[in-house]
Amino acid sequence: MTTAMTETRHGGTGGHEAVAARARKVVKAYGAGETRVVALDEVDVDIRRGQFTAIMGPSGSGKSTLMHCLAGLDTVTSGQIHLDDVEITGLKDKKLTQLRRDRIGFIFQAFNLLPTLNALENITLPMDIAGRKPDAQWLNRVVETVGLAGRLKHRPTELSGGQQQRVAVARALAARPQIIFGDEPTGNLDSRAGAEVLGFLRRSVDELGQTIVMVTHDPVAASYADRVIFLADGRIVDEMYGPTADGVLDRMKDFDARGRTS
Ligand SMILES: Nc1ncnc2c1ncn2[C@@H]1O[C@H](COP(=O)(O)OP(=O)(O)OP(=O)(O)O)[C@@H](O)[C@H]1O
Repeated sequence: MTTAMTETRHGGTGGHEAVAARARKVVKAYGAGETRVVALDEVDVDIRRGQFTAIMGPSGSGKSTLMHCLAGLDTVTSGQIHLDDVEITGLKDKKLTQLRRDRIGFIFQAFNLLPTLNALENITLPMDIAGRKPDAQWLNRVVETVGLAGRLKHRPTELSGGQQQRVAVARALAARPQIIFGDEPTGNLDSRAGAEVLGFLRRSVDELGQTIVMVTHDPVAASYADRVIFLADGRIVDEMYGPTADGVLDRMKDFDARGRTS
């Protein structure tokens, strides 16, 4: 089966069409006067459709702020953010909420599942709330992709941490969002469960054509991505395609060493 997402992914040859999210000269400052902190300092970035992008950098470098601004969870001080063809900077709250609901999936460190609902009910909850009917064929595919077929009637307490996060991944994928943002999605998992979840995120990019942006501290997690963006002091200072865990670790060590000598 060819999905709309995979068509776009393979059909795009660059330019506007292939970009799922775009930031231009984005500045985010908190506070004022002496206590002003510039969390993002004129950031330009294009997030390619059908790619898995990891955002890395030292603590306080602006990773979460960048993700929150790209996802319309936080406002920018100046600059523009586009999601697909829509400029979200300047959208009113109601429109922004609607756009987030319709176009964006989120996976957080805490799985945020409702304990009284079973796995399937948790997966379809956002669509139920939005009054949208899940596409049964797509839902089956998502459930298969994240390896939850035998667990759909289980409540979260009857699932391991890794399985719970797979439910959260399926919940994000089920509505076929244009882009999924993950903030340390494997931060609460042991390395084996983390590897499983990262493997499913990778598969959802390769097999379902999903676009994913993930903030992480972990070079192993970043190695599942197609591209790693490195932030330092609110600026993008480097990027790496086809990353390996060792390559990412070396790059992080470089930044640490430079940070200490500057
Ligand atoms: N609500 C806020 N009010 C004031 N300053 C903030 C706020 N949120 C973030 N900051 C500051 O902005 C900078 C970037 O923070 P951010 O959380 O984006 O960094 P990060 O790279 O995600 O860090 P970590 O890896 O520790 O989560 C930091 O200096 C932080 O202290």
